[in-house]
Amino acid sequence: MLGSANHDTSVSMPRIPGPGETILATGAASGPGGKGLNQAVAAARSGASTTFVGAVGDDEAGERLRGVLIEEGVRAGLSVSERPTGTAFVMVADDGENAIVVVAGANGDGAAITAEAASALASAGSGDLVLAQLEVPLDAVLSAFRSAKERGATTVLNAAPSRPLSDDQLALVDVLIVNQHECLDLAGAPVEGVGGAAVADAARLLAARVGTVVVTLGSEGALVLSAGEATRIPAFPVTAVDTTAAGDTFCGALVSRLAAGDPLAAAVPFASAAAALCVQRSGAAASAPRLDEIMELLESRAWSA
Ligand SMILES: Nc1ncnc2c1ncn2[C@@H]1O[C@H](COP(=O)(O)OP(=O)(O)OP(=O)(O)O)[C@@H](O)[C@H]1O
Repeated sequence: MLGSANHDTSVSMPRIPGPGETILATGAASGPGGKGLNQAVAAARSGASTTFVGAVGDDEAGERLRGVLIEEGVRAGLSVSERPTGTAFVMVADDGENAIVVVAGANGDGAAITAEAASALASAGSGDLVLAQLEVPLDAVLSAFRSAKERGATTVLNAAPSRPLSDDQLALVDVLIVNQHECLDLAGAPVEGVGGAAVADAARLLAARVGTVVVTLGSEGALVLSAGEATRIPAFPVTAVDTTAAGDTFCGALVSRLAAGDPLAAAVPFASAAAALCVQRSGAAASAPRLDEIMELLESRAWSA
C-alpha cells in the first residue's frame, strides 16, 4: 500500500457552507486519515497482511500516525520528511455529504516516498498486490508500479484525486478503481455527464486502456469491466451517516480479497459490504470495518437473496 497519511480534523454541520458563508458546527473530532493510510487500515482490518509506504513529518502528528499503523497491525514503511505531516480538513453535512481540503505536507515529498517504496518492494513477488492513489506525487507511484511489475506483483491504482494519465502510465496498471467523476475525467468525457450511460461509456473507454476497471457508484454500487464483460454489483441498502473514506474502504477491502486469491466477482461484493459498513460510521480510517463484520453482512445478504 503506497500513499498519503494525514492528520484529519473533521467538523460536522447541518450542510456544507457556500462561498463567503459562515455556519455553526455541531461537532468536531480529529483522527488519522489520508487515502493511503485509510486504504491500508481497511485492508489490514479486512484480513490482509499489509505494509504501508508513505511519508510523515518529524512532528507529533507523524508519530501519532506511526502509532496508529502499528496498532492496526500494518507494517509502517514511513519516511520522515523535512516537511510537516499532511493535514486534511473534512466538512461533514447531516445528510452524510462531505467536502475536504488537504494540505499535502510530507505527502508531497516524492523522493522520500520513492526511496521508502524501493526498500519495501525489494521483497515483493507474484501474489502480492501494490495499491496506490494519487495524493502523493505521480512519479513515486509510477516508479513503485514499475518495480512491482518487474517482480511479478499486481498493481492497483485508485486514480483519486483525478488527473490525466497517458496510455504509457496506464499500461503500468493492472486494476483501475475510480468513482464516477474520476471515471469521466480520466476518459476525457464531459463532467456534466455524471449518471448511468455517460459513466458506462467512459468506463468502456478506460477498459480499452486498462485490463480491469472498477467504477464505484456511491449508493448505486459498482460497475466492473473485465475481460470484455461489464457487471453491475449493487450497493448494500444502508443509511449513510458519513461517506468519508467509503471509496478508500472499498479499495482496501477489494485488494485484501484479491490478495487472498478471490476473483473479482467475489472481491467486489466483499468490498461493497465493507464500504456499506463504513458509511454508517463517522470518521476516516476509524470507520473501516473488521473481517467478521463484513462476513456477517455478506452472509445476511446471502440469506435474504
Ligand atoms: N449510501 C451508501 N450506501 C451503501 N453503500 C455506499 C453508499 N455510499 C457509498 N457506498 C459504497 O462505497 C463505495 C464507494 O463509494 P463512492 O463511489 O461514493 O466512492 P468515493 O466517491 O471514492 O467515496 P468517498 O470520496 O466519499 O470516499 C460504493 O461503490 C458503495 O459500495
